[in-house]
Amino acid sequence: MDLNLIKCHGSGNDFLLIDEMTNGYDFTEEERQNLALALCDRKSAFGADGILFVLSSENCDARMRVFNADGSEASMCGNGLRCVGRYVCELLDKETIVVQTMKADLRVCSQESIFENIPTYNVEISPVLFQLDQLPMNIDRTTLVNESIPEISDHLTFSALAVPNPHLISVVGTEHILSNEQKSIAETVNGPNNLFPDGVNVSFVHPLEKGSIYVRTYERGVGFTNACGTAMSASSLVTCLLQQNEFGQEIDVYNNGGKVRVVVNELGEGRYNMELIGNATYLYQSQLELSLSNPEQYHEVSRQEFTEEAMYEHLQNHAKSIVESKVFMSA
Ligand SMILES: N[C@@H](CCC[C@H](N)C(=O)O)C(=O)O
Repeated sequence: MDLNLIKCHGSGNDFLLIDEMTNGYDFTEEERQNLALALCDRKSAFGADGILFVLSSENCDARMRVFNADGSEASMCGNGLRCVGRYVCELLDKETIVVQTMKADLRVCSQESIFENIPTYNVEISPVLFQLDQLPMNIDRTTLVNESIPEISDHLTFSALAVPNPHLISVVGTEHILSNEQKSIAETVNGPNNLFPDGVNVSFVHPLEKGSIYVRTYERGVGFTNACGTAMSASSLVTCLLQQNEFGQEIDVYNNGGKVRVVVNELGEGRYNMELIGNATYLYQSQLELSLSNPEQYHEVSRQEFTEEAMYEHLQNHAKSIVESKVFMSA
């Protein structure tokens, strides 16, 4: 078959976007999983953190399904939703759309550029669930906010929440960002273990100043990525709960691929949602020939590069200088 895809990224969290809706594809679950394993492999000509499948939806403008590089399916992807949001907004010639995801229908709207002419989208991150059985996390309590977990660290504290994909977050000093601790904790809770039977995304967060944080995430099903949108949203919420940032105010979230903004909204009665605002950048579009029974043997027929990455590099350089001076050099 012929397969069309777009390589895109949100904060350097990179994806292959495959539109099943317009191209008339109708993959089986196994085919989606095998496409993720074959095409996300960094040793292949593509390589990505995941595949974003765009499907039609009965009640929304489109439906997004997200497959991690290891072939597992995730319930949500914040950076990916900005890319899918841009794709569907441009396809339907709309400024605001609603995208069906595994557990919620989420609003996406085009927004004023975050930095010098960069296509920018604001996506809703919701629902936010603190009940540990929603991650799931097996521990003898119902919620966990800034508490220790002696099984994985004798000195760090953690918060656990689902947005609705699962996140384990620790607010740390710069010395922890550069140590091997995050990798070792993330590998423990993403290997065979009793605490997180389905694995969990693990983020270390370092507050820079009021209204500004740095987040590094080891993603379930992928490993360290440049950025994780749901993790940056969940981390922003945790810093508001810890009174390091303010609800309702924009928080600059720096990451290894650039920067986004997050607004954490208090909805009352302990309920929250977040607005994740950042780039949706296209790198190239490609056409391949492959057999779905053997997708790793693909042949790339054509590739057209977009030119917008050059503009994104300005934001990336700005973010890099902040991260290097405030995180890496002060460690
Ligand atoms: N990169 C994503 C999250 C992708 C899914 C995650 N690895 C999971 O398994 O939950 C984001 O931007 O949110």
